[in-house]
Amino acid sequence: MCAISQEIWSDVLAYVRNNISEVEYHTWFAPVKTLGVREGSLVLGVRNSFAQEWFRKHYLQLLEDALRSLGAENPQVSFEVLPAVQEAMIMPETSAPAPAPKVASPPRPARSGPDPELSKILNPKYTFENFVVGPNNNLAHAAALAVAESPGKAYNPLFIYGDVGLGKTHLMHAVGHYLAEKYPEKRIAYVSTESFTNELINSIRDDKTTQFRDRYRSVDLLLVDDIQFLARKERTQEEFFHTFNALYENHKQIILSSDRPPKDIQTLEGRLRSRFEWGLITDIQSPEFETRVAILKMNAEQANINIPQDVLELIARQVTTNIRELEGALMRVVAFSSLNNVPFSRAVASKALSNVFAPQELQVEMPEVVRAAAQLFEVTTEQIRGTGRARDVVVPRQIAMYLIRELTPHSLPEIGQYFGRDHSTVMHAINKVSDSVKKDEEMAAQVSRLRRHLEGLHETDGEGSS
Ligand SMILES: Nc1ncnc2c1ncn2[C@@H]1O[C@H](COP(=O)(O)OP(=O)(O)OP(=O)(O)O)[C@@H](O)[C@H]1O
Repeated sequence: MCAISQEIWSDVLAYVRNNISEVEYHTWFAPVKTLGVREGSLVLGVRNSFAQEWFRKHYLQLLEDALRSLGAENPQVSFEVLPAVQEAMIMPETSAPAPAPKVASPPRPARSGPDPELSKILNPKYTFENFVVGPNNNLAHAAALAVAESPGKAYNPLFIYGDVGLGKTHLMHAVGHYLAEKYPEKRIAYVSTESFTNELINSIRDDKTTQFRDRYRSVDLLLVDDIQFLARKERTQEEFFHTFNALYENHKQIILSSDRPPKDIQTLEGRLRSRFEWGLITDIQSPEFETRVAILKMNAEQANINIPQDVLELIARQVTTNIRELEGALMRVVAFSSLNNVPFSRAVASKALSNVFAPQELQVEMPEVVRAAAQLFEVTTEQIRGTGRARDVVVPRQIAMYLIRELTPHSLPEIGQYFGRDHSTVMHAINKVSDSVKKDEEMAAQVSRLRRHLEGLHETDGEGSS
């Protein structure tokens, strides 16, 4: 089963589930298997001809609505009866209670506890190999790696904070996977603060606080997500304080994530706050354009989907601040192209995203970029757009082309036309700058300064949709 069909099917199932009863869902939809998208039609495998008829009569409209919500303009669904053997094989897997995880919103593991099964609750996708390192997250990544290599010794606790959907959970799980692989005997617990609180409440109710304490105080690595939710929960704070101390004193590693630094978590007891500050506090910022493109590229490659670079760039320009949404946008484009049976292109991507994301509001124009580059490099705009080949005008010209490509929707031929050159010259300039910013710090700083300046000019418009 190809990854795209699986993704589409997951989204369709989520839609269906929201629109029918749980009983209906489990009776009819849980055993269905997606057989792929053929010529724009989603093909579903059902158990027998009775089910086939039932689906046609009762659920066709719902399924078409689901596909429409994913961008299909002329949604089509067909049903095929699965061969009996195949059915027997797929039943156990497809009758699982929840639909497959969505890229746009990966599920949190529901439970945790330091038993040998713990490593299984870590999302298998959240590894160091799958984490794209950029200027926005390199410190957090380096710290996580250091902790993974020397748990309990490098930084304890490691406190990672940042806005939603920027990879905090991913990094935590990556440490868990690394450790689980290197030291299979180590005990690892991942828990959200909400689950920790609920488990504590239940343990008090059931008179099982000793077991609760044993569970959390006997692990080698404790990963706690969304620790900001400890605010105003005095009893949980008290319990967590003791858990923390027990682990810390035994040199066990603790990693905490939060949407803000400890000093900004209101009503957090001073003694806990100070403990959170004992180790290393590191943040993750929103990814820059190039990091966003790299993340999209990795996701597309992993799903075995070949998407042109300029389409990835368009998506990266559209979603700027949340990687979960960035991944959701990519899947939307993939679903749209597959369901409408059209190849990937910038136009298709724009269309696929137009219902969900406001059009890119950062309306930088080509002359603005040229003006800004001219000002920074102390040359004239005419020189930048002219034919001179001296280095002091060639570099600003190439940087201007590069930033126009990044910040505006113009195509290579359009940019070429503006500079009186053909698109391959523009492509060469862009590749050159792209290479240079990786090797030459001064160049990287100049490009980044110009970008910030241009984005700043439009800040009141908002920087995109997310
Ligand atoms: N640097 C990265 N490289 C590749 N994928 C990333 C990166 N950062 C985040 N992601 C992906 O983005 C999605 C959201 O990440 P994650 O759930 O870790 O965010 P979070 O910061 O924990 O968000 P929240 O605050 O909502 O819990 C995941 O699918 C994750 O794999």
